[in-house]
Amino acid sequence: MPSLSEAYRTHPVHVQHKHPDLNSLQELPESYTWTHTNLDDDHTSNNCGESVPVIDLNDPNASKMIGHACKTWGVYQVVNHSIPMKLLHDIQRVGETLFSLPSHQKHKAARSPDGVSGYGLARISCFFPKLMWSEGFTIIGSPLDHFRQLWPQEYHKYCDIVTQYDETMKKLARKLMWLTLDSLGITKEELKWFGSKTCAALQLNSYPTCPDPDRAMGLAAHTDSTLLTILHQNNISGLQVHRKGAGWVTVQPISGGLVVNVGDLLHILSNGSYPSVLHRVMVNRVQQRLSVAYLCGPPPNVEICPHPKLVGPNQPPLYRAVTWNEYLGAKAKHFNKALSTVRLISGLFDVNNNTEQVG
Ligand SMILES: O=C(O)CCC(=O)C(=O)O
Ligand SMILES: [Fe+2]
Repeated sequence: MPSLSEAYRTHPVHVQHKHPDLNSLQELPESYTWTHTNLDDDHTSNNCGESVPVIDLNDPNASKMIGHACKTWGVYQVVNHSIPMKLLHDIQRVGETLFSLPSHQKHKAARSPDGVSGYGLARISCFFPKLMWSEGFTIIGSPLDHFRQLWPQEYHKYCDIVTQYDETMKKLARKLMWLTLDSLGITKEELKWFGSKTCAALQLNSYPTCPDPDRAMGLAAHTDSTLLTILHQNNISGLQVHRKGAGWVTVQPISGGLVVNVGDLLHILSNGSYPSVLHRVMVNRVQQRLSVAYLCGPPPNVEICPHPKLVGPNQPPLYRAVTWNEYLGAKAKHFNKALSTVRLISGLFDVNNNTEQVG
């Protein structure tokens, strides 16, 4: 069975790796002036007071609330998730320290052209004519080799934090996944592979202060190719999710809160009833924003399909079975149209956050 890194390596995307040191620029270079689409400019939002649901994991109704949030938003924030605040601070500190290293040092840990782990621009950059105002560091498996390049003396300290974060997030991802499945009426016995193993990547993101934020884009609108993504953001806002009728809604950081996104594979597993959320990141002039995304998926070769319990005479399966490995290939080729490439029945679903309607 291929590992997650092999699965990514099989489907390379060609991202320009050399880019200027964003912290040193006084003006927005032409290569960063974002070309806005109709979707980017959907400003229906912000005054209608809608906000992403916040769910207390200690609430006895957590599963129901998660189900409702997944169905109506494809995203929620979770509190009382039992991840220690210290660990959240520690991982944030790893990001702060890493991204504040001199450019030449960070490039020592750059992603290789066909690799996915390491420092570089967002993988989705290759789908856009302009660059995004952000830098990232992806970790799959051990970050040891890269961290040794970055911090020849202290790499152990940073590796330990990543390992601890990874293990702790794995438990939370499992808990959230069970609650989500429960909300769909699926029991542990009915999704055997999930009990055994999941695969994950860790993505550190930095959005430096920007001299002309209105004309720049931190991270372009996308959905995640995961089952679930659990995101820790520092206290600087910038993440927005798209909701039909409301447009772009900012996910306000709450202390200790974690953002949970429905990814494309959960969208498929739920037969379209839990839509993967379209999201993006805006930048600002004043404060650097940092985020740490735990990208959780199935083992790369397990087939994901609409769960049989969610399929019946009146509910045909909307998607064919697909492995994460194969889906990453579709994403690398078709980006935001990847879901429609595995769709069986044409419908009114679009990437802008609707539940499915068969048409
Ligand atoms: O920085 C954020 O808030 C979002 C990051 C994200 O969407 C991703 O890494 O896939
Ligand atoms: Fe994302």
